[in-house]
Amino acid sequence: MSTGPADGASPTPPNPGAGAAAAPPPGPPPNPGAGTAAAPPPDGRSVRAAERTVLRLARPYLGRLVGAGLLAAATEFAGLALMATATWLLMSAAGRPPLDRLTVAIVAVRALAIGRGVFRYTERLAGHDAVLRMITDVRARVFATLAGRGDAARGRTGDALSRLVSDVEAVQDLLLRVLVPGSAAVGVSVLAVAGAGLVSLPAAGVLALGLLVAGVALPMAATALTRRAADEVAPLRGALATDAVDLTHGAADLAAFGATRQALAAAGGRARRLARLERRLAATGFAVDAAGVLVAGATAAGAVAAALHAGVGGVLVGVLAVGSLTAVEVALALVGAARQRTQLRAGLVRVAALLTGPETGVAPLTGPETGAASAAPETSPTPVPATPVPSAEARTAEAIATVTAAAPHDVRLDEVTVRYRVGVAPALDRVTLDLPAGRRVAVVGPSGAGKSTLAAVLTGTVRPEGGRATLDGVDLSAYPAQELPRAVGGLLAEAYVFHTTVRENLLLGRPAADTDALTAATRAAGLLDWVHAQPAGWDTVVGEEGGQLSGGQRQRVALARALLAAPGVLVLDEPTEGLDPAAADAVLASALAATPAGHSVLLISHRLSGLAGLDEIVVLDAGRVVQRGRHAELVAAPGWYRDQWLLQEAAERGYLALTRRP
Ligand SMILES: Nc1ncnc2c1ncn2[C@@H]1O[C@H](COP(=O)(O)OP(=O)(O)OP(=O)(O)O)[C@@H](O)[C@H]1O
Repeated sequence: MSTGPADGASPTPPNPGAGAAAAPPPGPPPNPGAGTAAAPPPDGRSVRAAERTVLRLARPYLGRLVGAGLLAAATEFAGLALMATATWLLMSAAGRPPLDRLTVAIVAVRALAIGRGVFRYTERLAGHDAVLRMITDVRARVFATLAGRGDAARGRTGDALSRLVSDVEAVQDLLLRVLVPGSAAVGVSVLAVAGAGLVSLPAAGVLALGLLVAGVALPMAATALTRRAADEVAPLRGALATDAVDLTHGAADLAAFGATRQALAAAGGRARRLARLERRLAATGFAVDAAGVLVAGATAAGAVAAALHAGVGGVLVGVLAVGSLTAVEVALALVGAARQRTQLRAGLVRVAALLTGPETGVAPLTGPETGAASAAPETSPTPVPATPVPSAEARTAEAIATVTAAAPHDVRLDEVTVRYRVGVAPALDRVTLDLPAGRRVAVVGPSGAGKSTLAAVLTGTVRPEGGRATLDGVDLSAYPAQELPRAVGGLLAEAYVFHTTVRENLLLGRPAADTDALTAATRAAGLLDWVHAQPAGWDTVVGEEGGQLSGGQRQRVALARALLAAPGVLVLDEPTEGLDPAAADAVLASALAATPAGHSVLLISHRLSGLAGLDEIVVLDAGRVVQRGRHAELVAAPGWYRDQWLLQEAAERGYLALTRRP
């Protein structure tokens, strides 16, 4: 079904008018991936509730975690004591005292240096052992919850995987990078002030003040300065990832609706916003780090001044200076812990929501849940009446026509030949087709016959190597790429559904459409009752590549979008693919009825049912027109059409098995 240009071998590249001065784009793009699926930033209450939920799970491992915290404190304290003792040793040694006065300090320095390494190693061992055990529990619970909800089955594997991996890692980081080092910093700060107090109370007061600034004021400032930006960064990153998928996988659809430039501009805007936020976060981080260094220096200087003022002797003043510097550095770990906590907020809330369920008051899961209807496979005729009521059809066509600026057009293919690669048989071989305003033509034929290639010629995606394709008598290749989609377009092969809301997916077809027009097009595609049944209605997010929809629902969204776009020449490439026979007939009938009078239709279909009312049916085989005429004529004449018609009729009535009996 691929109809893009052949890999570099197409003799005539598509979109020749792309560089020409283009008309202003028809309107804003639907902003695919603009973060519509992202949860609002978590508030303080929900984060604290999430932390409590997660910490409750840590209870069985409390002993190990407290042990890890004590070992972390011992590591930091050993470092502090090592610096203080080494300073005392160096300064005392300068006075050349007898060696035995230094022996204890020398041994202490060695013991502390070795002890610090041992403490650090055992702390990491104990901390990771406890946390990894706990994380195994958390993952098992999260997995059980996700499996129970059937997210993977609903095509939400990416989201499920992210919860299972990165969000659960937020729990791990909360313990290992926030709580353990944070509690160690608090413990060491208390011990440092107590130690300084033994030397000089005023110096201890200065140190306590410095530690409060480093361990409380700076972390609070860092949190306040970065929280808003950090909350915005995560959803923006997600939206950009979605942009990348939508812009690549949905490129053909964006081009078909003339929305490429706007979609690129929207994604570029998000990328620039993310870069600005990240620069701001980095600059704030550097400023807070610099403030920390200043606080450390000022605290040491203040402690020295206070000690000298209190008459403390030279060596102890040196010990106080170095000890204060080291203690403030340890307390500055709380700044890192605060930053880390800010970044973990969203992940923690998401995990807690899974662990506790909605009744806990924890913020809801990312993205609205579509109900069972969204997961249900497309099996039965949807709410479209099997026999459409004429007045409703007329109203639908009218509602679509009221927002339709596209004028009727005459399209003609004259002996058109398309060859994707030099030396291979042509995909279209001297095909002639007349599609004046208001005419409705179906193109049928076996797989690979060239049906989608014909549509691609009409939409200007593929240029013929021979013959002429004209729109109102003007060569199609003369049309600027931005203008052609308003005249010729619709539902192309393998239409892409963007990771955004139903409304925005539809507005890609016609950005200015009002709710009446959306309703009319959606009703004609047989999706209106489903939309109304969703808690979020038009704002229901359809998931990555429409993964939260069934195949049939995806097709209906794409069809509704094409009907809403209502170009003068509507191309519908397999509009009922993925629908069961009854639903396919109903949807085709209502879609054709919803096409404004005067607009022509080129319908590509494998199904031959529902074509009786069309003005002409063209049968293609191996790129050539082998039959053409109305349904009744083709059914009466021997050939591919009649054979296929009988086969499909029999199969759909369930008689296929009988016909094969000898
Ligand atoms: N981009 C492409 N590059 C090279 N060959 C292509 C390309 N697209 C289609 N073809 C070839 O052109 C021929 C016609 O393909 P096309 O997709 O138009 O057939 P189709 O009738 O729409 O088939 P189907 O019903 O299976 O979708 C096929 O032989 C196909 O392999």
